[in-house]
Amino acid sequence: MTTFRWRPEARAGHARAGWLDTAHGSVPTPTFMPVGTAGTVKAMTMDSVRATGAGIVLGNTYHLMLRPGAERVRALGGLHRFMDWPGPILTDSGGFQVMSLGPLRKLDQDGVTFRSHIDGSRHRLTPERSTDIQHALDATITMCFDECPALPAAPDVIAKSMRMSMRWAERCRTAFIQRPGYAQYGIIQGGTEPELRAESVRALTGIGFEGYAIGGLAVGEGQELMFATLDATVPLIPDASPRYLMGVGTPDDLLGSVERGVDMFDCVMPTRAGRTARAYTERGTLNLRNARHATDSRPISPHCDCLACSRHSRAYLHHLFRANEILGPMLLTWHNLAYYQRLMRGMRAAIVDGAFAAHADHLRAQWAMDDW
Ligand SMILES: CNc1nc2cc3c(=O)[nH]c(N)nc3c(CCO)c2[nH]1
Ligand SMILES: [Zn+2]
Repeated sequence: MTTFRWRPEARAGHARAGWLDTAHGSVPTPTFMPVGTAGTVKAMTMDSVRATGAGIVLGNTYHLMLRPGAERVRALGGLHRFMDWPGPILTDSGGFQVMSLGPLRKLDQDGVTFRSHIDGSRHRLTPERSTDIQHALDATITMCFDECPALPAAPDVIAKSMRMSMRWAERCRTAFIQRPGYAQYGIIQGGTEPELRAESVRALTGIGFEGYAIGGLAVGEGQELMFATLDATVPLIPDASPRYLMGVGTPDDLLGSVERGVDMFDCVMPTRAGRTARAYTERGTLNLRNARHATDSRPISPHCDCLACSRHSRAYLHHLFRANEILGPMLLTWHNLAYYQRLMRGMRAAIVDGAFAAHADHLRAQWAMDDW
């Protein structure tokens, strides 16, 4: 019987390398979670997701409750069976997606009423309903139902929103059904206000969760304010608890956040970029629609073992995107996710080898050389 926990392996300043033990297997941290919003990592098969080195994927309550419906997924054996992903799955709670996706939404102290962006039908999410839906999906890691306020916002607006999310966290914890190897994460809010962030950490650790997410960021505040908020918040999270920074980020964001003690990440950038011809590489990004790639026989990256880099040229990818061929997004999504996983593995190895500071300098120097 597995106990859900984060096990430390090595440290470099605030940065940490370890293992996340779950009911659906152990995952090395720091880890990047490909976003599988509607039960699929867009343009990927689960075998290709696994081939990139991903250990844990993210699903969304909001999308899956609207289509195909949480009860249908439960009846079909849960999300692991439905999408044939045997590894751990973290599901977001729906609050963020409602605020950013659902038109005509109405927020009150008890939850959110909204219309589906698919067919306009009316739906309601509360802390209890969100937790129940994630249980129906059989999520390995369940996220608390919260509100992620748009930034910038006045401190009193941030405070009111955070305190409502803390009341919702209490209700989520009550609704959560504990199972060996499963977890529920509290989501720290408080905008970019250090005192409000500290109040939120106190509230959540007072309730007690298996892990803690830093929410309310990557909403336009910029990297400097995001890092300053991490500096003020991460050290307050119990050392033994896994830390998850929601919605982040670029490779440079990931490096700076691992440096500050974050263990888990999710972001749509590598998959969204894969569909829009933007390739992530060790030396910055490439726009493969650009004519300069039309006759370039080199792979996207010489350091990459993905299907695009092992079998094809930049010229071929350029052609596929110019011709609007489906294979373009498939190959480039695979490459971008492989790059993100290689980046995480490289940072983890450097922490374990006691060479993290030098590795960070090397990464930053490479990214600055966008000459290929
Ligand atoms: C892209 N930036 C971003 N910031 C986020 C912030 C939050 C947040 O505060 N709460 C919840 N539940 N989810 C969030 C998500 C979705 C994660 O993919 C975010 N995504
Ligand atoms: Zn590649």
